[in-house]
Amino acid sequence: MKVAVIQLAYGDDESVAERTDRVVALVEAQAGHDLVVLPELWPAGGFDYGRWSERAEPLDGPVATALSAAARRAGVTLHGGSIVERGTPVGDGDHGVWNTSLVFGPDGTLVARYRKIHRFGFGEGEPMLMDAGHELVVLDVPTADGPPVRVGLSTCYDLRFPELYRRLLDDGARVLVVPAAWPMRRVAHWTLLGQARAVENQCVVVQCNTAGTHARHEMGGHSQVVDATGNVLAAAGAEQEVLSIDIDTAAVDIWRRDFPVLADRRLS
Ligand SMILES: O=C(O)CCC(=O)C(=O)O
Repeated sequence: MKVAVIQLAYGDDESVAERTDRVVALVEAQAGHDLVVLPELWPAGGFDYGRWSERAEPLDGPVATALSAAARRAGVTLHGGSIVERGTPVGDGDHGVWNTSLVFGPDGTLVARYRKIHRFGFGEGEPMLMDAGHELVVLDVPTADGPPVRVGLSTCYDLRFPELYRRLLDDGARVLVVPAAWPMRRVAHWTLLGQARAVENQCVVVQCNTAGTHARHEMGGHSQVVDATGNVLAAAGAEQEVLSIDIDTAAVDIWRRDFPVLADRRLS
């Protein structure tokens, strides 16, 4: 499965429309890949809490529409990172706002939507302004030269909660995708936890972080693709960069057969 990881850099002086045009051009340049991944909350700004409300949009809003068209023109499955989604509140006191990942198929159809389950901010930011998602999402991503690959979704802070990934594993995931706006000051946790999730679940982990500095937060970059044995197959630096890698998904099954640690699980 050919994967492109777009580690996008942005600051504060760019409109959402300008950033969307830039992202669309980057996505379209990845034609020939099976899966293209963008970072968390790139349209609204990962830490730009004060602008989230004005930048929130529904699932058929301008950013989603542009991403759908970009996926279709590039002929790729596009994991669009995430948007601040505005929808209908589910319960009393809910905001009707989520940190939502959208995945578009090569024909531009929305094939998956994942609302971030673990909200980051310790009482500020996400827990104050957004609702938590509740649904696990695993989908089959088509590939040009093999069978579809089962991919589990998660977002940024979710990476700290291993029980989520066990559930994705039990739903058949062989590849785990993690878009993020993870700060530089804790970037060592980002790379370490990505490798840990790969090793403990015997899955490939695809991590797409943000670069640049916005809302006074320096983003950590260091996106990476980790194989099911924990080896880092591709790693970005701190600046904007696109990783392109051909992942051998058959190697996941070979590793699980040769080192069948998952068969020894006793608690579930
Ligand atoms: O867990 C962390 O250190 C960062 C998480 C984060 O920035 C996020 O989920 O947006």
